Amino acid sequence: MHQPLIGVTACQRHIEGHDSHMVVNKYVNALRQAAGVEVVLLPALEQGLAPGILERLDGLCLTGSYSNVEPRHFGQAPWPDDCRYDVDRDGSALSLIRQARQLKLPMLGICRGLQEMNVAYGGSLHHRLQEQAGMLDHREPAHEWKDSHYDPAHGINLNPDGLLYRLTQQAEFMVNSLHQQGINRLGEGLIAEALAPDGLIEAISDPSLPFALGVQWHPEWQPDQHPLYQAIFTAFGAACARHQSTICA
Ligand SMILES: N[C@@H](CCC(=O)NCCCC(=O)O)C(=O)O
Repeated sequence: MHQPLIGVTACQRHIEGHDSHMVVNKYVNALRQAAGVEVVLLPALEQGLAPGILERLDGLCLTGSYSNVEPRHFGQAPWPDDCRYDVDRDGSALSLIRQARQLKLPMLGICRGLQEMNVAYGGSLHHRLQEQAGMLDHREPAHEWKDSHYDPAHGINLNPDGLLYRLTQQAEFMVNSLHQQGINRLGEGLIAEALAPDGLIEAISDPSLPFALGVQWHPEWQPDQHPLYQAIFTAFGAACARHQSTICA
């Protein structure tokens, strides 16, 4: 049997004078090397992708992105500042999550991907966490050196009844942090898998599905050096392989 084939969400970017669909290499590398799956890019289309695509795949990965989910998707007015949006990414991601739920397709959301999952489940997001009373500054360090942006930034406590604790048998971890939006109202049917020291929900899952996990941090960054990050990709790859075997049975 072939490796499981999973769809990874693209973002819209203007590259070398052309509007482009793109994904950062580290997501593809971690999925292929740490999860053991093959990857196809799912274009970012505001109207969403046609039904029938996810039926041909064994999993869905929703990547991070510097752009932000438009607040209209959770019933709020546009943010007051010149926030960076990606309407095509929003359209694709939210429709893919809804389709994946119906298909019970394994789903892994990373950073923006967690936020999209929460919104697709009817939840809402904080904007500019660093301006919320009592919240940590969850943004990456201001300096330019990219690699250090993914250094461990804060601790998380795992839900002892959650998937991540079952996978790791460890209650606390340090994770990286590169975001300024975060979960406000938790979506219907999701559970909190991990909390930051300020109480922010840092990971979610839908226990009614075979595998539906969202994490606010970036496990695709050097998973071979972080047991928690590796455990996430190992479990996602295994869930995609199980899905593939049920579909091919
Ligand atoms: N824009 C949102 C989500 C942040 C996010 O996904 N960051 C990713 C950084 C680039 C990468 O590593 O892919 C927010 O600010 O909360």
